[in-house]
Amino acid sequence: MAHDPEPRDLFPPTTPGAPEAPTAPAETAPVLAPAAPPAPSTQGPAAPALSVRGLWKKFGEKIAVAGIDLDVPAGSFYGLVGPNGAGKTTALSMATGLLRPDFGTVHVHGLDLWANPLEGKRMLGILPDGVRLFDRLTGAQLITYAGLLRGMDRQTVAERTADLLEALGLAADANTFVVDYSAGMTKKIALASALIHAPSLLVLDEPFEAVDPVSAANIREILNGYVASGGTVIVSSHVMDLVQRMCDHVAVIAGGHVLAAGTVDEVRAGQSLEDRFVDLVGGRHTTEGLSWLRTS
Ligand SMILES: Nc1ncnc2c1ncn2[C@@H]1O[C@H](COP(=O)(O)OP(=O)(O)OP(=O)(O)O)[C@@H](O)[C@H]1O
Repeated sequence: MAHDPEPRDLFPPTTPGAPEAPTAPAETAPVLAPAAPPAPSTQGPAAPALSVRGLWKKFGEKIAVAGIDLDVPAGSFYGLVGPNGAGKTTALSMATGLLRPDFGTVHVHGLDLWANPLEGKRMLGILPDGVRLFDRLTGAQLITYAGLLRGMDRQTVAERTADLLEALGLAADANTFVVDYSAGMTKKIALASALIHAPSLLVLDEPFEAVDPVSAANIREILNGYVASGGTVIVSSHVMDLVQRMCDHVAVIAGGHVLAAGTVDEVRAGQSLEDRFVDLVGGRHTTEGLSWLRTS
């Protein structure tokens, strides 16, 4: 597939009045600019990109999410952090229409997602955790499939597929079956499939897991450009340093509850986010019980 000699915006805004995407410098990855969200009558100019109230989920006796309230401002880069088993994936799955909550509401740009799942999901790009893909397709076919599934025309899908493969460093493996991709390549092709329709809200569950540092920097640049042009990103991660540098807002979740939420500076309160996280969550253990593991 032919590429433009100069990088260009992956998804230039199509709606009048939508913010202009910044022009990418020559060597940088193309910028992703979201389409403006539709404007349901309930939506105000300041409606959060995502608003959840009283989210609950129980699996048998296990309470995975115990009444989470969260507002993600439109145009923010929002980090979700918490220890293993905190309820992040469960909360994000409910917030994106993948898992029905036992209780609670989810609004995407003012629209009740569970009452209007099709309309709501049009605004969402999702990278789920432990994503299962149609891995007997090639990388290019998988992204194309995601675009066509979203009702996009073939020409646009072809252009964006080429742009995404290039931006994510997968162009050379465009015709390799996804089943033969490494873990990091699989993560990137799943991310490309989440981006193809230029959603207004991106929800990414651990997008940097298994991704090499150069690819991670490229992805961060794409996401920064996307946010700068009006999109909203929610990203879950275990890497506190990354969240502190990359995000402007953060929520700390543990035991199915939100322990702290706000701007990164508010939440970290003068400490590093990592130290604040350990203070909030606790759970540091000594390793005395593992004396048998020591070799000398
Ligand atoms: N389908 C399920 N059936 C039973 N229990 C589940 C299910 N999904 C999640 N859980 C439980 O719910 C709790 C929250 O899990 P969840 O995957 O949401 O945590 P997480 O914060 O994403 O964890 P991690 O950081 O390790 O990915 C855990 O105790 C988990 O065992």
